[in-house]
Order: sequence, then structure tokens, then C-alpha cells
Amino acid sequence: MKSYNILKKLNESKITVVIRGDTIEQAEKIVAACVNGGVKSLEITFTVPKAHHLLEKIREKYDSVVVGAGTVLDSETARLAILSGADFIVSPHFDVETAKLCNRYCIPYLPGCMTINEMIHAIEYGVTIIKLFPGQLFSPSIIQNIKGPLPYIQIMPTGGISLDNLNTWLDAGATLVGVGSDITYPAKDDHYDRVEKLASKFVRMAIQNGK
Ligand SMILES: O=C[C@H](O)COP(=O)(O)O
Repeated sequence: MKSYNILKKLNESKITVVIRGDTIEQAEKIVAACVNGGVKSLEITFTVPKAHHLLEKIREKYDSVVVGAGTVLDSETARLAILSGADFIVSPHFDVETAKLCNRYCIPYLPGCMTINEMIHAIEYGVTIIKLFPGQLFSPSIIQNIKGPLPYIQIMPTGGISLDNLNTWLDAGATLVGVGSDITYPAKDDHYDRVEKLASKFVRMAIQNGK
């Protein structure tokens, strides 16, 4: 999928679900619950054991979903993820070599940034969507402050996004949000039906927000 199409799908999805799991099997069940709940974008973190195998499985099984790799700390991991089928790469920080590698493969890179300085540096290396991380350290109004000097920037707050603040972040101008534990926490007790219900609630609320 071309970079432009992936960015368009991320823009449309409004939510990407950050998948963590103690085992690949657990992560796979979380993925299934999220897809059943209507999620269109997933981020498989490289804290999941054998995360690249899960990327391959998702690529084979769910063609309507965009799937990225998360917690990518270096360009070696980014390359493994891309060759395993990742549509986009997410990091908790900005890494120049990862940015260059993603540009080489025409894959969007969404690095974690906290300051304007980091954001401008990332944009200079071709980044379109910045992951504002950790999101819980900021108030949604920061998006307007960032967009003053950087009007074209796209922001994906991640960390601490809940059903209570989702609309506030989207109303404030977030392009999309990254949601992890507020959707996936029931998986620790094997309650995948609850993961599906939460995923569905988040997706419905986000879609409603765009209307
Ligand atoms: O890297 C992203 C986080 O793991 C997601 O944070 P969260 O669980 O607070 O949504």
C-alpha cells in the first residue's frame, strides 16, 4: 500500500489500537476482538514476543485493516516489521535512522515527540503524523498551541486516551488517537468479549465525532 493511502486510512480510522500482550497468542486474541469490534487500524508493539509473526498473520487474515508496528526503537526492528507486512511504524521517540529507512520503503513513520523542537526535527525527515507521547502529560488544548507555528502538522495523542477524553482530543484537532489499555485491559482476565465491546464503543464514538 502506498504511503499516501496508508496516511489516508489512518486519517479515516480516527483510532489505532495499541496491542500489547504477554504472549503472541494473547495478542492475537486481542487483535481478533478489536477487528470484530470494528477497529480499522492496529499497532502491534514489539514488546509482544515474536511480534513480526503476528504482523504476518494479520496481513494474511485481515485485508481491510491497516496494521503498524509499535515500540520500534531502531531501524533494524523497523526493517523486520516492514518486511513482515507493517503498513506504518510507530516509536516512543524520534530516531533519524528509522525515519530514513521508512522513507526508503515509502512507509509512514509516526515518532513520539513531546516538544516543538522534536516535532520540527521529525518533519524535516519526512514525518507527517506525530505521536504526541505520553498523551496523559498534556491537555488537549496543546494541539492548538502546536498548530499555531505548525499549522499543517498532524497529531496522534497516545497514552491515557479514554472514553471520557476521546471526544475532547478529537474536537481539539487530533488527527487520530492511539488507544491501548482502555480497550485491551480485560484481556488480562481472558475477557475478550469485553475487549470487543470496548473497541466497538471507541470506534462508534470516534466515527460519530467526525459527523
Ligand atoms: O505506547 C502507547 C501506550 O502503550 C498506550 O497507552 P495507553 O495504554 O495509556 O492507552
